[in-house]
Amino acid sequence: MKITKDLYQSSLVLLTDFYQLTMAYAYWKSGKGEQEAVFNLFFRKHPFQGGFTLAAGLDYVVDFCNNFKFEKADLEYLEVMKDKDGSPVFEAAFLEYLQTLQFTCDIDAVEEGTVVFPNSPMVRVKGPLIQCQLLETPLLNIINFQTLIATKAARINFAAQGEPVLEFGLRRAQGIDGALAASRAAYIGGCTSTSNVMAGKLFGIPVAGTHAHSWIMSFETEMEAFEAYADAFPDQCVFLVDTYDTLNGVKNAIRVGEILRSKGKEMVGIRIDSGDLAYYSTKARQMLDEAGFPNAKIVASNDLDEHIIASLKSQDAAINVWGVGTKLVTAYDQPALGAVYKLSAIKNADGHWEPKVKVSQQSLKINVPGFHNTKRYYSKGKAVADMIYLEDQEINPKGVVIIDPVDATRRKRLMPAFYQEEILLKPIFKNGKKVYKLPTLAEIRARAASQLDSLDKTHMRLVNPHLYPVGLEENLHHLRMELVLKAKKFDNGED
Ligand SMILES: Nc1ncnc2c1ncn2[C@@H]1O[C@H](COP(=O)(O)OP(=O)(O)OP(=O)(O)O)[C@@H](O)[C@H]1O
Ligand SMILES: O=P(O)(O)OC[C@H]1O[C@H](OP(=O)(O)OP(=O)(O)O)[C@H](O)[C@@H]1O
Ligand SMILES: O=C(O)c1cccnc1
Repeated sequence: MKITKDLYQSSLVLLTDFYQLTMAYAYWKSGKGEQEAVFNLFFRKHPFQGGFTLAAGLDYVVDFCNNFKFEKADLEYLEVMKDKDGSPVFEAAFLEYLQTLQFTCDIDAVEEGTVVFPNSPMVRVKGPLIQCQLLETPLLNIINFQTLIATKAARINFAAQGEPVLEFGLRRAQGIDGALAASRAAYIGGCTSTSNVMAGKLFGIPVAGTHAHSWIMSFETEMEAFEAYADAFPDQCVFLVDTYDTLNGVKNAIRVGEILRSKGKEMVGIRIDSGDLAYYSTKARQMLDEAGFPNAKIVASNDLDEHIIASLKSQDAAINVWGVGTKLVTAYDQPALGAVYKLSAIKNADGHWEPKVKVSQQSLKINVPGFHNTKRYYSKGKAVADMIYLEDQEINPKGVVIIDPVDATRRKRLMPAFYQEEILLKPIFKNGKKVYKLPTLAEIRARAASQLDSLDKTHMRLVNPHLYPVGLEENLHHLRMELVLKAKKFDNGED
């Protein structure tokens, strides 16, 4: 079995929840399969109790849709599926329908590397009900994970204050695909390199690393190990100094650094992987400086995350490079993003679009109805607010009111004419054909950096971030309220 990104370039239509297929069958049987609908993918709460989320995964979604096809082997598998009574789950005519099924949806999505906020659509799918439904699970699978890891990486990089963060996660990632997708997302979120060589090959991410304790332990002495490493990689020496005694390890690194220098080479630095990283890095810095190695870098690793990095910064730790694995690629403190995919409009038999809401006791869970998009307003390059609006709604440049989707008493008046605006959902597929030029990973990473730069730092702080204003345009707010009240009255039997 192929385990590379190639996997995504063959059909993955069966990578879905069984109920999507049973619904598809029931839609088909009831004659609703081709009825047009609009679905939106969005999340309700930032991960990590943070104030921002960084979108990632669209490239995979495009691959998935480009290859949306039921192959012979897929149909053969579905053909032999039996229900409890031993009869086929799907009738033959449905499987014939699936065989001829062509992807015809329109997809609009926020570009990878875009900063996104709760309730705002990240992906909008318009198309026949069956196709929209079959996209739900794979889209959520892809976007939820990569967005989560890109966000975690952005937080870690924010804490590192621009110093390089090397992603070391492969060995503790959630399986093979979890590792590859995490390396990709971590790079989008600002990491400078990965230790995952296959991610380097597949995505073009710079690959970097040092060496392990086993290297040191395989020699009689630490000195011999450092010298042998220096022989093999005279230009790339980062010595791991904490196998036996960290400060003695720094002394040995300095001795080998001097030998290298006598040969016209320069050691790159040292790595510390245990103990009090503030204490040892400061001591090591002093020793390296006094020995004439002020440019030698100090790499730190050992269960780091954004909070430990921020704490080490506050202790004036003399660390220049951060190696981060487990807590980054597993999103240790929040293992899932929780984005959802909800129907927001359906085309009636008379050709009219009917907006839809799913009513919930929790106002947080009531989706935004209709065919909507988001405008981001910028002032002097800084994002000031996002407005979710109905696409056919005229926006008055002289003034709009945006209303918090969860608490309608929170409102903000905006003068659109004063700002630069960006429409966040961009056309990706029209009628099943790709209309979007996929950016390179380097371009996505650059977009992420500039988007994060456009965000006020108060929204990025790790603890109790300031809430970025996102609101429904007034008319959309009223439509949503109207639909909720109508649905509730009906439920109460008052209608
Ligand atoms: N000065 C510091 N301030 C805050 N956290 C720190 C500091 N120094 C190290 N840490 C973190 O504290 C944790 C210490 O981990 P641990 O208990 O495994 O200690 P250790 O000395 O590294 O032990 P081991 O030798 O088993 O790796 C790690 O997450 C590490 O990143
Ligand atoms: O702590 P993380 O953020 O996950 O970063 C990766 C860790 O993996 C390695 O340790 P491991 O114990 O696997 O091997 P080593 O220490 O022998 O190199 C490395 O030394 C880091 O400590
Ligand atoms: O290259 C390294 O230093 C490295 C790679 C993977 C995990 N820990 C460290």
